[in-house]
Amino acid sequence: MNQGFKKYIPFRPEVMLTRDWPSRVVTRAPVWCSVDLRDGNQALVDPMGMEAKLAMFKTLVEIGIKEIEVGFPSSSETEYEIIRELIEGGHIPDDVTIQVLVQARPELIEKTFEAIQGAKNVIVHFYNSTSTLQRKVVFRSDMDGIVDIAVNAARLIRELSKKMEGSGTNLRFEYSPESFSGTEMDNAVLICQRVIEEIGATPENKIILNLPSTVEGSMPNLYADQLEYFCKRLPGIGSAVISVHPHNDRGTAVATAELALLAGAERIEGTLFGNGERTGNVDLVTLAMNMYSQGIDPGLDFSDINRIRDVYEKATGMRVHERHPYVGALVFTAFSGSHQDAISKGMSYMVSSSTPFWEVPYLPIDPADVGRQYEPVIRINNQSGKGGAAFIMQTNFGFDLPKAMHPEFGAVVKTECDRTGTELPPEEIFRLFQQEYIDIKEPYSLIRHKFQEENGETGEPHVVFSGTICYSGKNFEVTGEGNGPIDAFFNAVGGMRISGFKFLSYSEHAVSTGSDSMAVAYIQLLSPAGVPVFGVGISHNINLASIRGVLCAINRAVKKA
Ligand SMILES: CC(=O)SCCNC(=O)CCNC(=O)[C@H](O)C(C)(C)COP(=O)(O)OP(=O)(O)OC[C@H]1O[C@@H](n2cnc3c(N)ncnc32)[C@H](O)[C@@H]1OP(=O)(O)O
Ligand SMILES: CC(C)C(=O)C(=O)O
Ligand SMILES: [Mg+2]
Repeated sequence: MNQGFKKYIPFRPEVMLTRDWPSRVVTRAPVWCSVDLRDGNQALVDPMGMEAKLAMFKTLVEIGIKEIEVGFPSSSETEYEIIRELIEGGHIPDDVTIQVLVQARPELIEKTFEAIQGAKNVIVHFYNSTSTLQRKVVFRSDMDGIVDIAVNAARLIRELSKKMEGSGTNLRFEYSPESFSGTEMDNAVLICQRVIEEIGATPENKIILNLPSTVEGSMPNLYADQLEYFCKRLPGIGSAVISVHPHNDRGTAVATAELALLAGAERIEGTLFGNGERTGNVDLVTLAMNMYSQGIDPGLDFSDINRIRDVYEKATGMRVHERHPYVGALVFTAFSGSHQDAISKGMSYMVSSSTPFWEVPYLPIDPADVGRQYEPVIRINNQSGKGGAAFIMQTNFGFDLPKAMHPEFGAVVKTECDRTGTELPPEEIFRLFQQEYIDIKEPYSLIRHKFQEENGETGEPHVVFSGTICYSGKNFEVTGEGNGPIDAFFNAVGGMRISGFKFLSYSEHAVSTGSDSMAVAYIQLLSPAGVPVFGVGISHNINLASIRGVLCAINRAVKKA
């Protein structure tokens, strides 16, 4: 047995006697901040260049994100130049604030202030790590030393911003005690309190305190406990906006962010589709759409999610997974029979009931809300049921198969799925339908036909059928009369060894084939052996469609006998 787990130190929860967050609910959207161009960018194999960053920035603005961390200007000339282009090139709308990140180091802070000259709205975001582990192995310092790093940076930032007064730049500040979730909460409170004082934050001019789970190291409820503990104990909390910045190391960043909103967070930093260091930052798309699906306006526009995904994939070189919530190629698709059945019934219910709500099983949101209405919701493989094949025939080709026919055609499709072992695309489903019902011309086929309709003495309809039927290569002239075309046809062919069939059901509808419109008839007969069997006939003429349907059913019954 692998004993490797013994080397890991378990997370030590904050001691909480009472907690308020579990009984709260989320009722409104937080302030969203995108860190795609910084945290997302720093995690890429090839960081974004000018073109990619500008394209992503434009898309983030179009989505409606008002605070965008555009980079780490002191990190490289590339980063610096991109930020200058954003400012000088007029790419930043007046209601959007750019955010720039910097370590709590004087030379880097100075360079950062150079980079932001001329911008209208800027958040200068500075950070230093405060965790027990980083104090020990990276900074080799006690807590006082770590507090000094943050306080000195805050002092310099205040001085440099004083010099910018009157320049037209609206400056705000953000401080992150990086690795907050790995820090003793009393130490996190202490350092943030000192930063608030040093930077001179007030309730009118708040500082953003961003509390990252830089490396996600606990269950989301324990992070929520930390946050509530911090908020309840921080003197001067009225001078701060509480922000969170969850990473996804345990795969629970979304839950962490959601519980953080309950515990006091007002702002969330994350990225599109969760790109970012290691397993990524919290995914803003999932968070926003989770709110949307609870009837809360997230204030972000993801109505054209495919376009946003395309911009993202091109800019980052990353791929969005097929199962990614709300976005992945397969998330609005069902292969399995019971899901297809329920979705198809839910779709019908939406039309027949006119409900103002979205009430479709297995689809948490209406795919149309993210611009996904045109893709197939139902796809067919050997996990699919009869309803799925019927749904494809209806939605893709306009054939409304009678319910009693679903098991029969479903079995044809299932056999083919088992044979190929692969998904069957809609064209293949239609080819099977054609092969099974339309192309079957043996042993009986209709060579020539004529109907004469007249009213009988008492006014009831009277139809005479006459025609030529080919049976196994030999032609037979037949005539028959009846009270309708099917009846007359039955009587005409009654002598041709096809007596013994009983008529069970009939339905028909129009189907458009390109610009043309045809009639399609579904005929169900009971064979002499007592087996119900369907036939399908198509023609411009409904009478001809019906008798083609009868012959199809007979031919199929003979073939199966
Ligand atoms: C959790 C996060 O995502 S934080 C953001 C991380 N992002 C990045 O690092 C991307 C951009 N970074 C860079 O380009 C470079 O790291 C630079 C330009 C910022 C700094 O480069 P350099 O000084 O050459 O190297 P490096 O990053 O290794 O610096 C490490 C030094 O900074 C110190 N340091 C690291 N972070 C901080 C901080 N936030 N505040 C103060 N000092 C810090 C380290 O303790 C170390 O000090 P030492 O030299 O005394 O041992
Ligand atoms: C710089 C900070 C906010 C960060 O990215 C993190 O802690 O993950
Ligand atoms: Mg981060």
